[in-house]
Amino acid sequence: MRVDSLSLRNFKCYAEADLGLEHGVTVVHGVNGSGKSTLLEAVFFALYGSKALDDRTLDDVITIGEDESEVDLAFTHDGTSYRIRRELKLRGDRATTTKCVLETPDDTVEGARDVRQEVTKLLRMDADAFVNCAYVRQGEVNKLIHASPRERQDMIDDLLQLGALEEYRERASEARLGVKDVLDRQEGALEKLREQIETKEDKDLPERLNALETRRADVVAEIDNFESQREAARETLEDATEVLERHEETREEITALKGDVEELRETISATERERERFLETIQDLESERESVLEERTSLLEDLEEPVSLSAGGGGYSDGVDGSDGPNDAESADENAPTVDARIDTLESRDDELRDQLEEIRVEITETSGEVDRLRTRADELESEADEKQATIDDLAETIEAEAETIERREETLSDLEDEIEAQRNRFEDAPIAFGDADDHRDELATQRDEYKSDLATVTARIEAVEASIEEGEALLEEGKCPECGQPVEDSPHVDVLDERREELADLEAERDDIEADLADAETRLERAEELVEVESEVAELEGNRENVAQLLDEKRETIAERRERRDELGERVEDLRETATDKRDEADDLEEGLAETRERLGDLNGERAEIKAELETLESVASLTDRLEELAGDLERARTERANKAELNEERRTRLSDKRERKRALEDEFDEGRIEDAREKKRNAEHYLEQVEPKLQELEEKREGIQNAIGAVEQELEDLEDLRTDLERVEDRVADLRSLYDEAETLQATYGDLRAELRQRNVETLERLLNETFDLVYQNDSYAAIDLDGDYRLTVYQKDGEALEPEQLSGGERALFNLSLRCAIYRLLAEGVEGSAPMPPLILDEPTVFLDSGHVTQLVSLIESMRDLGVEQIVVVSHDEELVGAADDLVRVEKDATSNRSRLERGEPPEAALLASD
Ligand SMILES: Nc1ncnc2c1ncn2[C@@H]1O[C@H](COP(=O)(O)OP(=O)(O)OP(=O)(O)O)[C@@H](O)[C@H]1O
Ligand SMILES: [Zn+2]
Repeated sequence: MRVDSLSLRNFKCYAEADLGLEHGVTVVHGVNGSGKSTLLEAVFFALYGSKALDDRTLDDVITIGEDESEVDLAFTHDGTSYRIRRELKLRGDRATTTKCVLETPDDTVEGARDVRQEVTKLLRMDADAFVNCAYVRQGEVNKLIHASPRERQDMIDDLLQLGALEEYRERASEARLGVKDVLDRQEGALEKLREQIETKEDKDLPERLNALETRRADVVAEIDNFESQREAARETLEDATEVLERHEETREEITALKGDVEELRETISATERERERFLETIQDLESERESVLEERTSLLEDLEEPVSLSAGGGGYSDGVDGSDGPNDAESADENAPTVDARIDTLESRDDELRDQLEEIRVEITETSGEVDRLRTRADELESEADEKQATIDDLAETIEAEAETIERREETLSDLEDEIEAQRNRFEDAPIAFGDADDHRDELATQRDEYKSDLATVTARIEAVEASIEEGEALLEEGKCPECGQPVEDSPHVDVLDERREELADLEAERDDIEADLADAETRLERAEELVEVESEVAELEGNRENVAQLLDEKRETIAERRERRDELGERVEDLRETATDKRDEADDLEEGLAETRERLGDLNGERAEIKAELETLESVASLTDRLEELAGDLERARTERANKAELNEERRTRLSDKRERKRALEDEFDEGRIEDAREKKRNAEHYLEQVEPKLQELEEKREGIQNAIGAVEQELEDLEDLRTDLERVEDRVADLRSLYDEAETLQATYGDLRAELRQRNVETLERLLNETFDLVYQNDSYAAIDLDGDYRLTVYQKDGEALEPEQLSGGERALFNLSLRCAIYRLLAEGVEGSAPMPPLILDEPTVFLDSGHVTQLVSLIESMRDLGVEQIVVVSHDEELVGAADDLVRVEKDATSNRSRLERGEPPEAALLASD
């Protein structure tokens, strides 16, 4: 097998790296800490996953600060290409494998476990075997030698596939011991069973059973005997008891008969006494009937109307002793009504009278109610008439007062007419007619205003002309023209002053005229104002007159209405008084009728009182008649009762004589001798029964004891049988177990022998190969040979025959020795234990640490010889120049100081270049 390429991403110090590997020897070199070992570890990890990490964990693999990592390894094995890819992811602070795939030309294996199993199968090595054989890790160069013989045995056995045999041998041994354990226990059980059987056989069980059965038969016979005797005693007892009981019964009956006789005699005499009392009662009842009859006869005599005692009354006419004959005196009138019929007649008459009385009473109540109503109505009518009369009187007063008011108003009206006339007369000498005063006054006022304005105009003109005259005069005095102010000489304007004086005089005249007209207009205006006032006064007066006239009309109307109303009320008063009188008359008439009605009421009450008295008498008669009937019944009953009692006594007397006879017969039959004999027999039987009972119980217990003993012996016999069956079973089992034990022992021995044999064969080859290899790498005269015994104990022999433990070799020697051993194993594997084994690349991490330069040379030759032996690929991490020089291929590892990430470089190392130039 060889690695073709390795790709890393975020694997420890590698951010990204791709490494292709060739056949032959590849040396990886670089300074400390640059990431060389990490490359080898990555190959190991790619193959075996977490098993390659020893006690580190997956998260150690992921580059610090990253959260996922990837390894991709391609390799060729037996001419076939394989590829393993693993991806890790950090989740929280734990990393897990998220992808693990092994691709083979015709299959894809997935999952860390399955991939590892597949790799182990392909390489025929698990992770442990890989580091023991193919991968010499840094510092583990002496691993095989430093291991204890036992560990070494295991390691090498595993490598040579002998481990499984040892495992099988151990399993066989375990099985053998397990079987032995069970066998021991079963043999113990067997021993115990034999002892138990022997103990039981010593007891003579069947003989004991026979003796017990004989004893049981004896006891049972005895019990039967006693039981039949007990039965006989019981019968005797029963017979005697019966005789005695019978005797007792006869005596009791005689006693009972005595009692009965006594009782009957007493009953008979008591009944005779009762009959005596009945006779007395009968006599009392007859005397009462006598007196009741007498009383009824006297009542019937008091009645005015005669009555007959009905047929039912005949009840009292019979008599047992014939002393009472029928009494016809009371029922002489055959046609008279019976008492009950008479009572009915009287009662129905009384009902009639009561109804009539009720009617009369209602009539009286109604009539006196009507009288009261009529009188009340008359009172009401009269008081209404009085009220109306008072209203009439009030109205008369009001009418009088209103008539006076009307008179006063009429006077006022004529005064107003006079005044209006006087005012209108003032227009007689006026320039205008009544009604035009307002217009006239307005006209005059306008005229006056015109005069006033004319006057103002003229006055203004006068003032202007006067001023110009004054100015002109002043100019003239200075000698200037009064008109234009030029010098006066020859001025055409000198005359103008005079013209102006003339004009002033005209204006003044005109003003005087206007002033006269204005004065006249003022006078006329004053008069016109007066007339306007008169007109308005007349209007006011006429208004007053109208109001008064209207009021007057209203008053007159009102007074007429009142008078009408007064007259109406007068008539109404008269009507009311008349009606009241009528009502009172009617009431008086009704009252007269009432007196008569009351008289009739008295008559009817009288008649009812008579009826009541007669009814009372008749009812007494009836109740006496009833009493007579009752008495007759009582008499009948008492007589019957007395007769019955006589009959009863007759019967009792018969019974009495019967009982006396029976008693005598029983007394005759009494026999004392027989009784005494029975008593004797009874005592004897009782005595026997008393004694036989405990005896029987004792025998019963004895029989039970024997029975139990028989049961126990039988049980023991059964147990013995069971034990014998058990013994047979256990004996069979022990025999089986013994043969099983022998088989396991044989198997164990076989595996041990097989392993020893195989190991011996391997050891011989291994010893030869080791000697060859060691000779090759360590041609030293002082060592003659290496001895490897069956337990892989190594002994080195010096030329002088002295034996050395490998630990006693020098450090470098030990390293070479160890590498030789590994190479020897490698060759053994290559040559094949069971056919050709795969040859993984030999991977060495810093193998030269303990070696001096001479020995490095030997290592180089060892490596070369391995290559010659057919190891396809050797990868060595080293900074040893000699090794570098021996490399077919160089990989340089460098670490970037700033990013702290490793980088790979191929080609000649500077050192090699330097060496070359040397
Ligand atoms: N998970 C990780 N992430 C980043 N860097 C890591 C991680 N694990 C280890 N390293 C670093 O990787 C570097 C390389 O270590 P490695 O053992 O491969 O060096 P080396 O070249 O073999 O050195 P030496 O010559 O001393 O044996 C170390 O400096 C280490 O700190
Ligand atoms: Zn002039």
